[in-house]
Amino acid sequence: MLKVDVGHFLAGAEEELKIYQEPFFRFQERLDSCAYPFTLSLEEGRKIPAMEAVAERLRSAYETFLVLGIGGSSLGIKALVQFLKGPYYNLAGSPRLLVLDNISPHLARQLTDLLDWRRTGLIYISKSGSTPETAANFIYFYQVYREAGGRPQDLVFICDPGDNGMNRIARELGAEVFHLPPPLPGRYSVLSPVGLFPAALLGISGEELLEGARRVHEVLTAKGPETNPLFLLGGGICYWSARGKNIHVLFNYETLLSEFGFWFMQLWAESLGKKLSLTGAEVRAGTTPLACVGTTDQHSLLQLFKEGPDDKIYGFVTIEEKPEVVLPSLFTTEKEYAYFGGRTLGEQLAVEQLATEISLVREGRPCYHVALHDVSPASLGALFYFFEALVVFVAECWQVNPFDQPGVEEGKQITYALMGRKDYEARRPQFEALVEEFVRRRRIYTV
Ligand SMILES: O=P(O)(O)OC[C@H]1O[C@](O)(CO)[C@@H](O)[C@@H]1O
Repeated sequence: MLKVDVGHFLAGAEEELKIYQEPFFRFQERLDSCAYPFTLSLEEGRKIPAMEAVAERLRSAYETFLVLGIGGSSLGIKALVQFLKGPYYNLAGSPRLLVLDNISPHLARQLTDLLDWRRTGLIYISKSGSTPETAANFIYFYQVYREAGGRPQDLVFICDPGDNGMNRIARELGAEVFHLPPPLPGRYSVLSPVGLFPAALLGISGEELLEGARRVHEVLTAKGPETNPLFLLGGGICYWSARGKNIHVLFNYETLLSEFGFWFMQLWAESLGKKLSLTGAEVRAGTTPLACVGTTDQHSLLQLFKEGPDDKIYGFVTIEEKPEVVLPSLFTTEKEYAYFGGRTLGEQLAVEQLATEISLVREGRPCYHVALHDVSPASLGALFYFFEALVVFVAECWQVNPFDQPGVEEGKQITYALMGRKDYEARRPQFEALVEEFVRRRRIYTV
């Protein structure tokens, strides 16, 4: 399903990985007993028939669906749709699926004007049910939807089953609701209704997505460290991070994977970037993820990768099976064009990826390579699950909690207070003073 090459990543460091065996055995035991929350995804298949029934009903009523979510409630969906349907799907695909994952007055206005709201459905996704960006987008677009005659019972809400405003509103409106398992953190939720419902809308098999994940799960729990790709890659990542490689570049060699790169960045950053260890010691753990796309970013970032600071590791993600797109023999008297005749775009992509990897390896840069077999739900499910497991194993090695995100809380609280949320009223003066002080210390020069 996935082939993981670590030959040029470990480059003789295998012996040094022994110190990661103990966390690996701990990880494997927990994985095997499904003690980690991300393994809950493997059970989400039982919700698929209900999701498919709702998807079928809504498909006949709406030509476009607007998904509102952010972070873990949008990135996986974008990765999934782009990988399996392509970035141009909405030009001719039916139904169309749009994702709005930011506060943007410009886009809100444009979408209001552009879409035929009598034929646009709304999908509201938020694990916590309280994220302010998505809540604001929902109330704005709900009003637009309602004014165009949209039926409340056609709205789809996807959230935690707990006691939150989203569930209460869903009940009040009679909307369709799908729940995530409570312990499943948002950034690990793509293989739950968060990703599986939009997949169902587009006719993508949720079962196949999960099948890919299950196969990876089986291999990761069965293989010993000497041949386990997760141990070798995760251990290698820890080895290099201890030697100052603080940036984790993921070079996806296919535009179909560019959104996957953004999904990976959130997963890596929020899960591993931690001030405190599990015992409360200050560790400032983490490496900075940077997703890029080959060949595009060979013409943007590669210069830095090859000749700039030696502070990075490089992961290449490729797809083995490609459609055969043969280049015709044209302009054969021109040397810059003649050599293309009869070659394929797939060949060129593979050669350029190889050339880039070799050139980095020759510079002494640690490179690993993950090859997917094909563009299929099973391959994508495998890829999602493999990277989720990788992050959790690295967290075991670093002894940090990969399932929380305390660092984003302060900004949220300031936002709630300044936007006038009732239960933050008491803290408002404190935050207003903070803002005042911040503004006072600004030094602005006009050009
Ligand atoms: O799905 P929710 O609860 O709206 O959260 C969106 C995102 O906000 C965060 O909680 C903080 O950035 C992420 O972990 C999460 O994916």
